[in-house]
Amino acid sequence: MRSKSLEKEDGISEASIVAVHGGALETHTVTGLEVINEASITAKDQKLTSVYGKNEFCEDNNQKENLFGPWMLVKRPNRRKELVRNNVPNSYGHVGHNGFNKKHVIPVSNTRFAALEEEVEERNANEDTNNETREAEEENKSLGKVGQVAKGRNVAHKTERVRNYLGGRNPQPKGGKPVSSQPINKKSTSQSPIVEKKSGTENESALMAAGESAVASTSKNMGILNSVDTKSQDEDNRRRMKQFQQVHKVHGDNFMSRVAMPNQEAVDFVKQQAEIFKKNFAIDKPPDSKLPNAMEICEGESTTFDLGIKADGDASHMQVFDSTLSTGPQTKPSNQVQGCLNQIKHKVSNILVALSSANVVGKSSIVPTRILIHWVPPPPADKFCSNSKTMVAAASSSFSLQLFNVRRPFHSSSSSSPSSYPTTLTTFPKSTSSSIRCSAATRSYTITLLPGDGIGPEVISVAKDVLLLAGSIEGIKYEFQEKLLGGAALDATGVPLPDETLSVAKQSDAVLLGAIGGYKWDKNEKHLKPETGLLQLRAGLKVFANLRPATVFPQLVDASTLKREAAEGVDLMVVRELTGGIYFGKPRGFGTNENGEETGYNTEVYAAHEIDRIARFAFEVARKRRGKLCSVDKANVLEASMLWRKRVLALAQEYPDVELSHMYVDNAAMQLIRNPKQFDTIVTNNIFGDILSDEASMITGSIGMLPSASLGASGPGLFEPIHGSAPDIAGQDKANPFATVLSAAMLLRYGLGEDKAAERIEKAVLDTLNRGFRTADIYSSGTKLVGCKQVGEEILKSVESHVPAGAV
Ligand SMILES: NC(=O)c1ccc[n+]([C@@H]2O[C@H](COP(=O)([O-])OP(=O)(O)OC[C@H]3O[C@@H](n4cnc5c(N)ncnc54)[C@H](O)[C@@H]3O)[C@@H](O)[C@H]2O)c1
Ligand SMILES: CC(C)[C@H](C(=O)O)[C@@H](O)C(=O)O
Repeated sequence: MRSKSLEKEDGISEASIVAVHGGALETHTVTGLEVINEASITAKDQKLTSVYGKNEFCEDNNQKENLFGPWMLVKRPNRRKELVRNNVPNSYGHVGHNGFNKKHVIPVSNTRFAALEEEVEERNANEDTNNETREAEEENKSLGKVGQVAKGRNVAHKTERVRNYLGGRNPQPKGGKPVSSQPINKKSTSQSPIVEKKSGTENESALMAAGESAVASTSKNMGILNSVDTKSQDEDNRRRMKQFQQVHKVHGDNFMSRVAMPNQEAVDFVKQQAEIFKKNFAIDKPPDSKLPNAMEICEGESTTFDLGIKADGDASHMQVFDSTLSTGPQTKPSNQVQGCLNQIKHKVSNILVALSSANVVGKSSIVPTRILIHWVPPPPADKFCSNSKTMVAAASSSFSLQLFNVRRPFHSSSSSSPSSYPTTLTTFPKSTSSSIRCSAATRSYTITLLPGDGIGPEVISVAKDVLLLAGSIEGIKYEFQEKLLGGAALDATGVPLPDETLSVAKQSDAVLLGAIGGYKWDKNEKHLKPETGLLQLRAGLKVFANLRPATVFPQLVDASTLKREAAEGVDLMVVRELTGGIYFGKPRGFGTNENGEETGYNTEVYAAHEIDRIARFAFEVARKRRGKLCSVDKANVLEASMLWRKRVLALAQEYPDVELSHMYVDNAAMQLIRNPKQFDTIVTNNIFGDILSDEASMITGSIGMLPSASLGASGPGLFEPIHGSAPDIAGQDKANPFATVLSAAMLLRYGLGEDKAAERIEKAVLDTLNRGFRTADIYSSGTKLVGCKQVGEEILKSVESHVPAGAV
């Protein structure tokens, strides 16, 4: 619960701060750890021992202030002993504010439990002693004998041990300020030697003292992890403290004094964000349709976003405008951070939809909302436990999120300037606050993103968000590298495939491409066409096998141009040869014939090994599908096709379990429309595959539904929708992003072997379709017509909502 004093502290006097805990947001746990709720933890039969001292656990939830420290040992009958992590620190850097609402549970062995219990006992004893020391100090002070220990114990020694235990920080008595680690006979004006050394002004000193307090608090929270190697932990804490103070000093924001320990990743991220913000947004810029919001970035490990929320009085038209979360050219938060931000964004959307349906948001209003994100650094995993599950848990970090309703941008140059936002919302009906946890990624991949031209960037933006979210849930970390290809590259560099793009793509784990091409470059010479860049990329990556699945989703049967009975149940795979044939054959070019007439010519040529490798690939694919392979050629006319058929036939000996058939391409084109269900796997050359897959796409409802994966013998795969840059609809938010999102799923499945994340995305696509969301190309009556962005939003919601298996 936030109080008025916070309003003052935040310097946002006009804000009505309404964040409390509970409410519409829920803790989102992506660590895969069990989250237990309050009811289960407060059951009478439990024995709970606070790590941080006696009497700090309280079964009565109303006495939350008695709770302290995020880690507790929990012993319950018939269950493994557990180490329970309480929720993240609140915005004051304190812990336990959330009570026992949300916890993460780490099972611990009996031995570990016993060891921890011992540590707890020791800590309690130390804390007792420490309290006694303070009492003695107080007593002595009042007697005018500062520094003398009244009770004659080896207090200094014990205090030092506790101090070490808390990672070099001073023990912090519950609800009080940290006790100085200075010799108690030395008079001090400050609680912290570091503050004393660094502080310049009184104000700064106060800020740093507060910072010290926050850090001490955080150290204490992590104290259980610090006991193993106090020396290195001390150093680590000194480094962090210094970092904290630097950030703190630079910005002098007392807001910062209340946040937890900074983390380099978070610091870098917010600094980057601040730069982008400064560059792209005038702080006082009045809201307009494109940039309705201002945002504030606190440089440090706490980040604040001001979102402009435009509501049309109808939940379905609610939009969250957030410049922060969009992917500007320089916006490169770490992928983990980005993944969390995406989650936050969607949580926020949910709240707003809830508010809207509660009729709180008036018609056509823009409600600026402040989002405060605390990034809580992970505890040092190596100090913790060695089994991998626990490591993941220990390495998990947290975001806490709080929503504030504000009346004006936070950093307007004049704090007394009138609000530039029309605000219809003064109080939220329900409190809204939450924390979002993201697991520290366990697997990390480098992905080259090539948005390209036309609708390419629109669909890639959606797919990237989906990848991030599914990845963050499944413990996958990405490093995205966005590069130029096609027309965009031509404009910027004069070539359609810059060397840098190819070299970065080659070095990455997978490449995700939007689309290239457009009217602007149509008349360019061959080597300066966007399409040439794409072909060079495919050749450069040696991705000879192009998988193009055409599946009619039950939800889209009515969007198919074929009759229901023809379209329903179609599920075929085109395996297209991608780096040979007429696309690359030589000779090629323009010339003049014997009559002096202009000619253009190409060569359809395949070497035996090129046919063999794609045929093998296709046999393997067919084997994993329904065991039927149809080889499509033009062997009645073309020599290249004659060789094709011969080689495929020869290879069939190796695959007796696969039923092989051959079909001329003209017939295949017709059969695809007549009875597509006869096909399981089709293997064909480059040009026939291009044409047939476009044709097959219409059976599924739209070319906007077909993904593809291009794979080579080694190296990264290339994943792209089969559609082009659709210049006719580019920039209008009309593009269907499903094909690209499904390409991202193929990237995970075939490129990275991340089946779980892939499945999550595939199910999310189906779920989104089930919920009726359609772009114009697949719209049919009774469904909801939305744009590219909203489809993306809906897919994200589905990704997040853990669509259960078999639900779609
Ligand atoms: N892989 C690629 O990058 C690729 C593939 C095909 C075409 N192209 C290039 O794209 C440009 C346009 O080619 P085109 O018009 O022949 O083919 P196209 O696939 O771009 O468009 C064909 C039609 O389908 C629609 N369409 C395509 N994708 C859509 C989507 N995701 N959502 C909704 N509708 C969609 C378009 O609006 C258009 O009406 C050309 O320069 C071409 O060379 C690139
Ligand atoms: C744009 C063009 C080079 C490309 C192709 O012909 O392969 C496209 O049609 C595709 O299917 O990806």
